[in-house]
Parts: sequence; structure tokens; C-alpha cells
Amino acid sequence: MKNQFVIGVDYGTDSVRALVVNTATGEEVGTAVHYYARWKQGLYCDPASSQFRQHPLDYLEGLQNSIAGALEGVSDEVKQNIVGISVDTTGSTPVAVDQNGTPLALLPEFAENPNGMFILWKDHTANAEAEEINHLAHHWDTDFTKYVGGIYSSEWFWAKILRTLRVDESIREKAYSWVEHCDWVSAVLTGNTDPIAMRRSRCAAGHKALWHQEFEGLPSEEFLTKLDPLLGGLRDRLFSETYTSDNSMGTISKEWADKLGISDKAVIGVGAFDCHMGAVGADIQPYSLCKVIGTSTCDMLVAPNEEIGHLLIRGICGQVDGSIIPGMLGMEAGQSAFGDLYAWFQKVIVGPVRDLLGQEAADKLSAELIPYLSEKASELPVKATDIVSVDWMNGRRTPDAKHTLKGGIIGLNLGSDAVKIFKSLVEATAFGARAISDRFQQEGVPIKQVIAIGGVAKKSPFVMQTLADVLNMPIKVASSDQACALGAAICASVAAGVYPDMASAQKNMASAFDATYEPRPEVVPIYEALYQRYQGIGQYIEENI
Ligand SMILES: Nc1ncnc2c1ncn2[C@@H]1O[C@H](COP(=O)(O)OP(=O)(O)O)[C@@H](O)[C@H]1O
Ligand SMILES: O=C(CO)[C@H](O)[C@H](O)COP(=O)(O)O
Repeated sequence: MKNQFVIGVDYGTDSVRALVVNTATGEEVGTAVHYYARWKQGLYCDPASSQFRQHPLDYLEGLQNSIAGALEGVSDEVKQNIVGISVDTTGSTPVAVDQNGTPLALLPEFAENPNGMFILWKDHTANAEAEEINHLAHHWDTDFTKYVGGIYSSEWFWAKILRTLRVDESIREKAYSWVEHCDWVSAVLTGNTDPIAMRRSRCAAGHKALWHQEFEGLPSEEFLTKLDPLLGGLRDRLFSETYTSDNSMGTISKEWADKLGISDKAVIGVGAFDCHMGAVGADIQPYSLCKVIGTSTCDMLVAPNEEIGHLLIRGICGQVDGSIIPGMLGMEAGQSAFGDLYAWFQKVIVGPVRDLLGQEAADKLSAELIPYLSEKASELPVKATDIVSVDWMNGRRTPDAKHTLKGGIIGLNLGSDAVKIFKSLVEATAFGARAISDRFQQEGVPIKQVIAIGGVAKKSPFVMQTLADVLNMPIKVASSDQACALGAAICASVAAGVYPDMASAQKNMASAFDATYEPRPEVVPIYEALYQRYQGIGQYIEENI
């Protein structure tokens, strides 16, 4: 039998990568990354007001360039035997579309309007709307938030839609429907972006749009119009069915097959979020906590429905049948900033250097700063009297979403230098992770092992060691540098019918592991004491700041 190949496309916050994978062995035969040009320049964003938008052209250019780049070095035989493509993206990253499913920013009159662009997951402009959704849901006959941890977040679908409809009359008039990034790109590849016909991702719908079988789909029309009459009628222009990522969205369009130089028989899989497909790529098994550690974290768990399905797990980002592995309950939690905390500290230091010494010095410092601080911090002793920081610089995603919260750095004296502060920031991110794993266990979901993927997991032994110490659990790091794209490729192989189910595809294609961080018994009790201080300071922030 001929070798068959699939492509996984992984849209992250800053860039998109494509990975060409042999379905028989999981061998990665080609890869390329594309950085979003407009996003890189900071266009359409205003960090001070938490506005983060991405232009659809960044995504389209990225689709073409990443896949074409990944195929550049591969043989014609491989190209002609590409049988499937699946896409994962960040989320909730929705966009307003017209009747054809075209994002409004692709129409000339909205080309520069941030409200017609994708509203990136980390955009928190809809904090007030999320509050309103929570208030109404908690006073309604059916609590529509019960399968998303009991708290709706400003990072999610409905809050973003409501906010945009309220602030922008031109979008209000033109928006026919709303589409998640993962659904739109998959639909683009099929050539049919009709928002009504498009197969919507179970993962996106269940975790972010309050879709559930028990509600017969999305929250009721009565609920939505009570929230705001502006939402009236939209439910019927969205979706009632959802699809897991082992399903196909359709076949690649002739136009895209020609553009990419591949067979026009390739199947396009139903999309999902990056961390969900990442967990597939990292060979997630029941009760493994798969931490996707990058700019933010997503903490993924799967368990058999019959064992955990009766629980309502408080304060997480949702429990959805089939969101990760079809047939199992998929659970998601996470931190809104993880590596972003280190990136923020880097900016604090590099900013004045750029202004005073110029771009060249700033670039050199940027390239070396985090590795330098990590090395120096790893040489410091861990003491119960150390500086303690709280990691909510981008609000708190879980446990118990609250994006209006702020971070903090406590316990400074005149001897507190950049290394000591950096160490406390790394520990703060680990404490945030500990709060999540504690919550799962308190709610009756055991954690049997911890696995990690993502940029920080691969790049920073210091962060990973600290995390293992704070969690007091070993952490296995997947060897693939592209676990999310690999997961998308695995999903593509099932959608294309190469494998009958995810488990058999994972067996042949999922990543191996190349490092295990063991907790150091001598620092575990000290971190326990520091964690208690973190919780106390967190409580103070929550009550007073
Ligand atoms: N050597 C390092 N140690 C710790 N964190 C790092 C290091 N290099 C980069 N980072 C952090 O990695 C994050 C990016 O993670 P990555 O997984 O590559 O991207 P994304 O989350 O967008 O998919 C940034 O927030 C950055 O601060
Ligand atoms: O919310 C999420 C998925 O539900 C992710 O955090 C979001 O997709 C961003 O991930 P990354 O840190 O990899 O850019």
C-alpha cells in the first residue's frame, strides 16, 4: 500500500505552523512557520484596554505560506498522497461574517475596522458583558454555565458578540452570523463558508458558546433576548449541531488544491482549539493532565463519560463530551498568562534600553534576557521568605474565571534584583498551575500523570523543574516541537478514514516523550509554604484591589 500523508495546521497567538506527517509512522516530513504580518506590527490592538484583534488576511496569508512552506522540501509523491488536512486555532476567537461567511474585515468598508476582525482569545474588552451573562444565567431556570465551570468568561463567544454588537452599529447592521477561527479556516479550505452549512466544532461550541446536548444546542432564544434584544434571531443563524474532530468538514476545493499543489481529493477535517488537538498529539490518556504551556496555558484532561460525566466541575473552562477525544469527556482549564508574564518582565526591562541605547542593543538584550535570568534564578536557593508574586497580570482564567483581577509582586526590599523578581514570577506561574490541579482533584477528578507540551515546556528546564517541584508531581515533556500541529494531523488521518478512530491513530502517530522532571524532595515543603503565601496574597488582591 502507498504511504499516505496528512497536514496539521496549528494557528497560535503569534504565528501559524503547518506539519506534513506520514500517517503510518507519525514521521514529520515537512514543516514551516508563518508570523502574522499585521499582528507583528501591533495593528488593531490596544493592550491598555485589553483589545486584541487579528485581521483575516493574516490568517489567509498564513494558511497559504505555512502549508506551501511545509511542502517545499517534500517529494511530488508525498504531495500527491496528502489525504487530509485539519486545522486547530486559538479560541474563543470569533468573527462577524456576512451571509457568505466572509469575515467583515475582508469587505472593503470594514477593512480597517477592528470590530470586523477576529477577536482574539486574550481580548478582555467584554468583561462587563461576561458579568451580565453570569448574572442572568445564575438567575435563570437552566443555568447555562453549568458545563463551563459555572462562570462565563470575557474570553468567550457570547460576551464578545454582545460587546461588539453594542459598540458598533455598522457591524450590527452587516453581521449575519458569527464564526470561530477554527471553523472558518477549515471551511475556507473546502471552498464553502456558508455559516449555516458549515460544520461547527464541538470543542469550540461546547467550551465557549454554551452549546450542550441537554440544552438542545445553544442557550434558548428567550435567554439570549433577555440578555439583550440585540441578540434576537442570531441563534437561528448560528448552529444547533456540532461535530467532533474525527469528522470531515468536506473535501478541499479545487482552488486550494491547485494553490497548494496537492490532490483535490484531500479531506478537510472539522477544526478544534489548539490545546485540544495538542493533547491528542501528546497522546493524552484518561486522567493524564496535559499542560499546553506557552503564552498562556491550557490544562487538558480526558475521562470516560460514565466515570466523570455526572460531576459538574466548578471553576474550569468546561467539560464537553468529545471535545478532545470523541466518546470521552474533555475538560479544559488554564492560565491567561504564563510565558506572557516573562514576556511582560522582559518588556519592562528592555523598553528603556530601546529608548536610551537603541534598537540594536534592545534586540540583543531581548534575545538573551530570559535564558540569562533563568540560569541565574536556578542558582538561587528556595526560601520560604522569598518574594511572592501572583500571576494574574492578564486576569485569572481558572480556577474561577475573573479577568478583572490584577497581578502582584510582594516582599521586595532594596536587595530585590531582576533575577529574584524573575524567579518569583516563574514560581507564580507554577502556583497558578497548582491551583488548577488542586481544583480538579478537589472536584473529584484524579490526576494520574502530568504531561507537557508548548514552547515553554520545550525551552525552559528551569520553569519545568519549578513546576514539578510546586506540583510535587513528575512532568513528562513530549518530544515533538509541534504537538498541536501533530494532533491536528492525527485528527486529519481519522477524518480522512486512514484510521477508524483516534486511539488507533494516536498509537501510530502521537509524540513520544523526551524528558521527565522529577520533584526535588528538599524544596517541595518550602514551595508548599510559599504556595500558602501566594494564596493569602491572592485573596487580598481579590478582596481589595
Ligand atoms: N527560554 C524561555 N524560558 C521561558 N519562557 C520562554 C522562553 N522563551 C520564550 N518563552 C515564552 O514562551 C512564550 C511563547 O510560547 P509558544 O508556545 O512558543 O507560543 P504560543 O503560546 O503563542 O503558541 C512567550 O510567552 C515567551 O515569554
Ligand atoms: O484559550 C485557549 C484555548 O481554549 C488558548 O489559551 C488560546 O488558544 C491561546 O493559546 P496559546 O497560549 O498557545 O497562544
